[in-house]
Amino acid sequence: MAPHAGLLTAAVQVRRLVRRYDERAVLDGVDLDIAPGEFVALLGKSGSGKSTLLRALAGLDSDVAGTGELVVPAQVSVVFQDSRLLPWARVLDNVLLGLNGAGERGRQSLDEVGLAGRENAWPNELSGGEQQRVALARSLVREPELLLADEPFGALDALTRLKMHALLRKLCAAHQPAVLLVTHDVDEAIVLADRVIVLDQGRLVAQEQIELAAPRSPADPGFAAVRARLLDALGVSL
Ligand SMILES: Nc1ncnc2c1ncn2[C@@H]1O[C@H](COP(=O)(O)OP(=O)(O)OP(=O)(O)O)[C@@H](O)[C@H]1O
Repeated sequence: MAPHAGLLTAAVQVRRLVRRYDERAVLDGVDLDIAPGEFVALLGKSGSGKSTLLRALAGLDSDVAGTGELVVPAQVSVVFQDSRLLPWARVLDNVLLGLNGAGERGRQSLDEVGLAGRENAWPNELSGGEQQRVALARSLVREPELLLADEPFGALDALTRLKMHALLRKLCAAHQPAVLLVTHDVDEAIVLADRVIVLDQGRLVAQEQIELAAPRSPADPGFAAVRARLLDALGVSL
C-alpha cells in the first residue's frame, strides 16, 4: 500500500508547513488534511498563525512555497471579515467579477443568499450583513472545492451573525465545498463545523470532532462539554 493512498481524496493536504518572519516560525510544521465537503473551524489565540495559514492555503503567500507540501484544489474562494466589494460596481457585477456570460448564475446566487431583487444596488446601499451575503454569493457562484473564510462574521452584530450561521450551513449543504473557517468564537466553531482544530504558536495542538446533531445550539446537551475542552486547548481557564 502506498503511504499516500487515501489522501488522494483529500481536498486539502498540508505537510510540515513552515512560515517564518525574521527567523521566527509563525507556522511551525503544520500538518492538515481536509476531506471534500468537510467543514473545519480553526481556533487559536490572537497571533497564533490562523490568518497566516489561511493566506498560505489561499495562495496569497508565496514565501511558504518549498517548506513542505501544500496541495489545494484548483477552485478556491476566500471570504474575509470585510466584504471587499468594489464600491463602484453594482451588486450583480460584484458577484460576477471576472465571470463572463454568467448573469443567470449570479442572479441565482443572490437569490440563494436572500438578496433577490438587489442586483442593481450599490454596495454602500447595503447593510454590513447584506454585504457579507454578497461576498458569499461571489464566492459560491464559482463553485469552489475549497472555501476559506477568515472571521467572515466578526464585524457583525450577534443577531445577524446567527442568521449568517444558518445561511452558511444551508449554502454548504447545497454546494458541499470543503471549508476552513477561522474564528475567535468557540460557539460559532462548534455550531458550524464537522471538526474544530486549535492552533497555538504555529502548531496544531488539538482537534475535536463535533458529533452533536445539526442544527446545533449552545443550549444542546453535550455542547458545554465540547466548549470546555476547546477552551482548555486554548489555554482559557474558567
Ligand atoms: N507581514 C508580516 N510581517 C511580520 N510578522 C507578521 C506578518 N504577518 C503576520 N506576522 C506575525 O505572524 C504572527 C501570526 O499572525 P496571524 O495574523 O497569522 O495571527 P492570527 O492567529 O490570525 O491572529 P488574530 O487572531 O489576531 O487575527 C503574528 O505574531 C504576527 O505578528
